[in-house]
Amino acid sequence: MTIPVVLSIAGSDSGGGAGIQADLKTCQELGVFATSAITAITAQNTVGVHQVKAIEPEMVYAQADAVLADIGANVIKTGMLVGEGQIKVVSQLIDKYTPAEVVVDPVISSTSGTQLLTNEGLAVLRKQLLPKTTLLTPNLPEAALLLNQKEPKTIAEMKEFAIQLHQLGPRAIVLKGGHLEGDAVDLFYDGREFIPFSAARIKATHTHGTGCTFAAAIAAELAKGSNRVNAVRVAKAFITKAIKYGFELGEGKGPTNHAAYRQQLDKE
Ligand SMILES: Nc1ncnc2c1ncn2[C@@H]1O[C@H](COP(=O)(O)OP(=O)(O)O)[C@@H](O)[C@H]1O
Ligand SMILES: Cc1ncc(COP(=O)(O)O)c(N)n1
Repeated sequence: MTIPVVLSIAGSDSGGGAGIQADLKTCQELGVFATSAITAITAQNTVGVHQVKAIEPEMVYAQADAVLADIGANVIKTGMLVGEGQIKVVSQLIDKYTPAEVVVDPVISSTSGTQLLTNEGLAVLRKQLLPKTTLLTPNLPEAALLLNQKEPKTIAEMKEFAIQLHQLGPRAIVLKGGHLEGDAVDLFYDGREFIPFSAARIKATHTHGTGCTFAAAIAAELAKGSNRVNAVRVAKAFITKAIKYGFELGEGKGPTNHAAYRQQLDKE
């Protein structure tokens, strides 16, 4: 039996809702096999990040090289990358294995406010990784940091941001509007057309890992052969259900429900 494969290069979230843990669950839910290269071990829970231990760039390379040489991957997806060295090895791995799609979720800080990528890392990400990215999935604060500008407040400003992000090299962008007021509108742009993906805003506290889960769902759909627009469409439905049926776990922002989309909970 064959199965599409996503390699996730990301950090471990001991809380189980974001990072590698979110990626593995999301891929499993969507019928895709996921392998992983861990970039950092974080001690975190629903309230915050207690400690971060970065993995040496050589070890990140070794994990990815081992699975890519043997198992291969239809898609490489990156999440938390800690610094320059890690970004450089990811860039080398992309050159060596030339995956069809490279989904980059530029994790710069956690929802709880801890900065997860160094400033030097941000510069190398912009220069080395974005030109090799086929789909970039920043939230509004991340996009603002990448462009060194103030966060957009309207859809018109989001369009302007998407154009500027596209000029940094990625083939396509999904600018996530989860942090705006009103409906949760994400804007897709590939240099040709803007496609908004909108969902009614859910009054939810349990949003830990939404960004990771959304990007992983896009990666999984791309691995199955969907085009970028359809992959984003499915991912939007997946994350909306995951947020709607999020778990009341912990004292802070609980994890989303990765099984809600498959279980079709709305139809009960
Ligand atoms: N309260 C909400 N209701 C519905 N969708 C949401 C909500 N919050 C975030 N989303 C969606 O979840 C996905 C992740 O977005 P966002 O929260 O902006 O990312 P991040 O976790 O990287 O900050 C996007 O599709 C966004 O529109
Ligand atoms: C290891 C790791 N990676 C990424 C995030 C971002 O999570 P979110 O999707 O909530 O912004 C996180 N909190 N921890």
